[in-house]
Amino acid sequence: MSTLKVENLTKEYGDVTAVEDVSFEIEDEFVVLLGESGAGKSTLLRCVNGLTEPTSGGVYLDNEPLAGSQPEVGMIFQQHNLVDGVSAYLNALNGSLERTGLVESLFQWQCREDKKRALDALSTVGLLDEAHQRVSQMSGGQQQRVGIARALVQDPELLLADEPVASLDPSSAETVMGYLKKAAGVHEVTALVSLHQVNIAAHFGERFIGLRDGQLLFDCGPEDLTPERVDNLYGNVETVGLAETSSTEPVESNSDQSDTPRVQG
Ligand SMILES: Nc1ncnc2c1ncn2[C@@H]1O[C@H](COP(=O)(O)OP(=O)(O)OP(=O)(O)O)[C@@H](O)[C@H]1O
Repeated sequence: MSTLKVENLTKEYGDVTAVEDVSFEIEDEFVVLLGESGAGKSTLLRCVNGLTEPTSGGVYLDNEPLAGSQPEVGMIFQQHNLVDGVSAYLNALNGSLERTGLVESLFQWQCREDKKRALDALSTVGLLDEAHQRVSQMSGGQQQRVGIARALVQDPELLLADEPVASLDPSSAETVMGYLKKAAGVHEVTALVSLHQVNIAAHFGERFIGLRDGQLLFDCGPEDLTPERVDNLYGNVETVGLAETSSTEPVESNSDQSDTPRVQG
């Protein structure tokens, strides 16, 4: 597994300071980035994956500076950014584009290893039987699982996800988060996932980084994600049940797919 180090990261857009002097280091963990809309979560993730250049500070993967888009960093978006008209398999295989190049990908010249990786990744997210189904015929949750598979095919060392379940109903969101956590574990990648649903975050996160107005408000483990802390982050949101959902009981969900993984929260 790899170590992500964010050091004194600041990003300004004109007069707006979206991220202000944020530092943390994560390794071998499934970390959830929490914060209300506008707190700076997307900007932070975009600075880590090279889509946005920081105003100051740095981002390092295993002590090497991360600048620009890097194949070592896989990204999962809220909108899955899939190619609708083709199969789940071909969408997953497209993840190898970062490493093999556009021409090879367009003509499906990827090597056997990539093709096996695509099938393995679809298996990890429980979609092997649907490999040849067009993504346009899949549910939103299944499409997001294809997005996870595509990120895995890139063979990243670090997995980033920006609100990956924001557009899903609560049950599908839990299912997709289960597969995302399983994928990070099976592929042994460090993961940084932004979420706004506190209860889902509490169930799946191993560590929590709270951002408010671009500043790091807390960086804590599950035992310290108290309702007070969350209220401080969001301002008296409904946190009833927070303690219960951060238990080690697995989530069961039937709405998205029958082969939901049993994930330890
Ligand atoms: N390209 C940009 N140009 C100018 N301001 C921006 C830009 N991107 C983000 N901002 C501002 O930076 C701040 C942080 O935005 P950001 O999108 O990172 O927050 P967020 O926590 O991800 O919120 P959301 O979940 O609503 O996307 C906001 O005030 C936003 O308006």
